[in-house]
Amino acid sequence: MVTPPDNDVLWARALHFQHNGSPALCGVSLGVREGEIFAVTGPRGSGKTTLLQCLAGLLPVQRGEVWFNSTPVHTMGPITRERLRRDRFGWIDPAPLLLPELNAWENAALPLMLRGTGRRRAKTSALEWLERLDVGGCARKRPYEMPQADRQRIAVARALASCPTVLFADEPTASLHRADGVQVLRTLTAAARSHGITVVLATHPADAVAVADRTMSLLDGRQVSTVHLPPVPEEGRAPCSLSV
Ligand SMILES: Nc1ncnc2c1ncn2[C@@H]1O[C@H](COP(=O)(O)OP(=O)(O)OP(=O)(O)O)[C@@H](O)[C@H]1O
Repeated sequence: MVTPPDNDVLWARALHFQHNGSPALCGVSLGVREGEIFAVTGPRGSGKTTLLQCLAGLLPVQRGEVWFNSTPVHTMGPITRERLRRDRFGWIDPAPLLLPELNAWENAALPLMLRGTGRRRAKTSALEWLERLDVGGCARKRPYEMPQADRQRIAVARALASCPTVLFADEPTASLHRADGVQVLRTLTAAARSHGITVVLATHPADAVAVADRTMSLLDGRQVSTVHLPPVPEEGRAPCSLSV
């Protein structure tokens, strides 16, 4: 077995995945470096979600390898993968999946509490992240009382509050209007950069150009090219009015 390079926080080799016999990934390989924002683009059905789910341990790898920090994920059982996801990974869905029984800060604090952080500390951290994402005023509101854009900001705060090593964001702006989407994406990536969080982001090519360090494109489950973007000057990257 070949071991991954030391500076790759995530590394996958020859990944194959089929949903009920229909191929979704056909031999995808990649390496994501620590602190990098790595974008995966491709048309609908190209395999972006399946790739992120395999990398995050949500789907068991059927063929190929996934390594996280030199630890093989592809050989882990479901309980070990679940622990890895809880302790080291964050996840953002295309639409905000919040627990309707909990208010905004409780939703944002949940991953921290699942990791064993005390309620008071988890609440403080959650409230800080809600402020950074401009939804501090919604802290005591239930999801149904908030517009979609604010709910998605809560979901982003929830993913960032536990400072994951890797944040997987699956088309996090898909359910938002363009202006809201741009703001949420910029805030997310600026916060990840300032906290050294590695991001694997499924998104549109235009957003990838705006925020990512590298982009990989998929078509019908196959890697079609890897685009190395030129360095973006600091003042040109992800302008963000928030103190993230
Ligand atoms: N649960 C499932 N059962 C059966 N087929 C699935 C399932 N999930 C995905 N697929 C199929 O696998 C392929 C890859 O889907 P995937 O959702 O990974 O692509 P995607 O690029 O994320 O698409 P989208 O942008 O629409 O979310 C598609 O052909 C899709 O129809």
